[in-house]
Amino acid sequence: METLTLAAAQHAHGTVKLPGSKSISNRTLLLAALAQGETDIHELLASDDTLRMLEALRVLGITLEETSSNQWKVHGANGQFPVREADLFLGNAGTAFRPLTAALALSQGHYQLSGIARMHERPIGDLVDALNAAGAAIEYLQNPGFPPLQIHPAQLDTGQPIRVRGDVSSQFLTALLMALPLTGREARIEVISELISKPYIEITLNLMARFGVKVQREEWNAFTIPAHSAYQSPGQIHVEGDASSASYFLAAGAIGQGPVRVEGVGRDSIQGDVRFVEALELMGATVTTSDNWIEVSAQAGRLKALDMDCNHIPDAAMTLAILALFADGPSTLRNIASWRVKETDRLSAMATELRKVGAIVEEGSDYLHISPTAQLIPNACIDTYDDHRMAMCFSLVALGGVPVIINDPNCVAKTFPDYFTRIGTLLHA
Ligand SMILES: O=C(O)C1=C[C@@H](OP(=O)(O)O)[C@@H](O)[C@H](O)C1
Ligand SMILES: C=C(OP(=O)(O)O)C(=O)O
Repeated sequence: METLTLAAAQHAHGTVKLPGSKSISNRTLLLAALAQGETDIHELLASDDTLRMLEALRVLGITLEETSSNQWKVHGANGQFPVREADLFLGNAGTAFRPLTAALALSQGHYQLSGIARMHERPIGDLVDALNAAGAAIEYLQNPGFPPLQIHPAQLDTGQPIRVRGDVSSQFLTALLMALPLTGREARIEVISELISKPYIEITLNLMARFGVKVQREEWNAFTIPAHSAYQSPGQIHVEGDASSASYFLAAGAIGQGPVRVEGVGRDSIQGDVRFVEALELMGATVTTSDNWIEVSAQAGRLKALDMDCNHIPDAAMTLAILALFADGPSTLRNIASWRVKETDRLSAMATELRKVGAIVEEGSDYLHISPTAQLIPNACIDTYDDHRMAMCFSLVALGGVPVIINDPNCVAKTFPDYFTRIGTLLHA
């Protein structure tokens, strides 16, 4: 197995231009493919998750051209995928798998959707139940409730509300929202349990509106797609820098005094993970924002301990678990049960690896309680569980003045292939 050793560091400062947002990139690709007209997408993320979506759309008959670096022209198919029979491999990209399941269930074709072994352990039952109850014909090829899936042609009945659970993943609601305009009829979605990861729904609604579909909503409980809705290309879309990827650099600024600036995302971002900086402020860091950058600095010395409900920032919250190592007392991250069904069981993985660097960790069913150690253990060998965020998070341990070894560092390719080169430019002895 490949490993990467990061040298001990004391300070972090510098500027990083962020890669494009994964959540915005994959939504924009799908909406552009379903729209009428051509869309030029600027600053699309180049990573495994977006490659899976690009390849799937190509197999489905969509014409996509890379017109210059990270800039793509998508020729929209006006609501109908040209190819009616296909076998799609979607890796471990939730933002490809869930929305494509819903869109293809309404596409009158025969489609098989599969992913890597871990994707076949990630739940999709709530989405399939919602679609099949409305008339879709989706079948499980292995275990009920999980990919891989076989989709058959079917007509959806939108005369009744479509009811979906929202307490396992918000991506199921996102998938229904993005797909239902394909019916051309009014459709009402009702969320029948507490919705998690709410800010991701704002990203979905915002991008649908840019493609001409305005959803009426009743808070987080019900969403109505008007009759005759259809996606129209806005011509150009600029993808913001990824706010979850920003969290590692901003955390480095807080641990290693900074200033660290990330460019490509700012105070008007549509991504919920920009609210990660609120946690940094609570921990004592200083945050400055403009419309296109965020900068963090901090005094030397320990950060303040944190006790926070992290449900609104499930991805960036992993970075808070590392910041807890540098706090002046125990920190608690709450309401993060969804971590268990992501790239790995992140609650268990995070607890195990934090203990390797000396922290005392209590792993609850939906929380982590992390007591820092006065001195981090040098040369800890960190397992990354094929989880890009585990690898990126634990690189920050080097700022405790200890070398750290990251196993299988290339797993960052899911969302940030050159992460280690970029973080390397910020870390200083
Ligand atoms: O819709 C999205 O773009 C995402 C939603 C979140 O998932 P959950 O809704 O499953 O928490 C997040 O963790 C994921 O990385 C991206
Ligand atoms: C949970 C994540 O990914 P996915 O989009 O595959 O759900 C993530 O990127 O942290």
